[in-house]
Amino acid sequence: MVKVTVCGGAGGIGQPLSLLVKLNPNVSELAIFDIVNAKGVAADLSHINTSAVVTGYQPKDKEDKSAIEGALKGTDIVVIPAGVPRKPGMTRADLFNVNASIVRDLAASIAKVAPNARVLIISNPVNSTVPIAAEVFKKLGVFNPHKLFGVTTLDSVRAETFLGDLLLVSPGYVKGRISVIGGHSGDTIVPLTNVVPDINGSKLSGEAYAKFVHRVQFGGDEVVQAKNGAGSATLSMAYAGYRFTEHIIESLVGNRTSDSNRISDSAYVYLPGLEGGNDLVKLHLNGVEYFSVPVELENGQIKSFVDPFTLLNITDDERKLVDVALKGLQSSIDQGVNFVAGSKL
Ligand SMILES: NC(=O)C1=CN([C@@H]2O[C@H](COP(=O)(O)OP(=O)(O)OC[C@H]3O[C@@H](n4cnc5c(N)ncnc54)[C@H](O)[C@@H]3O)[C@@H](O)[C@H]2O)C=CC1
Ligand SMILES: O=C([O-])CC(=O)C(=O)O
Repeated sequence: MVKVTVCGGAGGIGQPLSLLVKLNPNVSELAIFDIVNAKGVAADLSHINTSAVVTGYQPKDKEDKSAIEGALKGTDIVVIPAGVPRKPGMTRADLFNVNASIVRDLAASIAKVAPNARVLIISNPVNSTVPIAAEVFKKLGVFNPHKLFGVTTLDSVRAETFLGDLLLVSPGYVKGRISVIGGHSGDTIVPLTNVVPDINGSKLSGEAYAKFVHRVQFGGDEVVQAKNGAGSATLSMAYAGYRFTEHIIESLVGNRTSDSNRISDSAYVYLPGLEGGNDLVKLHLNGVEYFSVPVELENGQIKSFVDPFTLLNITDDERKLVDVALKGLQSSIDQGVNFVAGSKL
């Protein structure tokens, strides 16, 4: 049985994500941490007749660390959808000013109270917030790259849905048969469509392929525009965030139910800390150290990753997309690293 803590658990993503976690029979405690309404959301969820005990933690003021420390105490998994979402006209990078310090401070508390927890970061810009958490953990001497994940599952979920639409097959059939690699913003997102021969991207015409790639890369904008100022994807993100959290829980408790023929979901990770990661960085990623790749899990941590360049039949078109992605990623990573270097922890 595991304890899961959701930081930002009263938000647009946090609430439905926490609902899904509450339904998981392997969860013994679900801790909701938020700066608003944490106790209300916890009380509400606690009436659901599943075994997870739900607790709510809300700080009295900015200085009060007892709430976050209570929420993190003894936790196995921390999921972080805390921070502000986009409005129309903004990029994810525009969220850096607010969300960077939120993720930094949460990471510092995790380092102190739950240094062995698996940490799943949803807060944007993911391309920078994951390096921020990693740098905090490094500075505080607790960094384990096998346990830090930028959640990019929504890109896979979108790719499955949109490719299913185009190929006239159910999205369930596409699930786990394509991969999305790279980062989590616009042209840093790289869908790979040719992983299995029976759903070959080359079946799409050039124009259909270009539209598919664009839709996966900019799917987040569709939702931001449709919500028209009321935020970004929350429900599809809660589903995607839970899908990844569930994999972690399954691998922790040792009853993986997922189809082993499927390619694992990707996560945005620090490659030099993983076996074979340095080679990937040098040979294929022009020195970029954070990249989303499919990850194999064991005991809630990364056992290995799937090298897309040798195992996933990358086409020339996809290689070009990777080159574009790498340019955008490096500056976002640098921004995160420099932010922590200039921060007092
Ligand atoms: N990784 C991904 O694929 C996706 C990431 N996101 C990102 O997730 C984040 C959250 O989005 P929403 O839930 O829609 O926003 P929201 O505004 O509805 O919820 C955010 C919650 O975080 C809380 N919060 C703010 N500061 C906090 C702190 N210091 N500690 C704990 N909680 C804090 C707020 O009180 C609020 O309840 C945004 O940054 C958004 O861009 C959104 C969709 C997809
Ligand atoms: O677009 C946004 O700002 C939220 C997000 O990351 C997504 O929906 O993929």
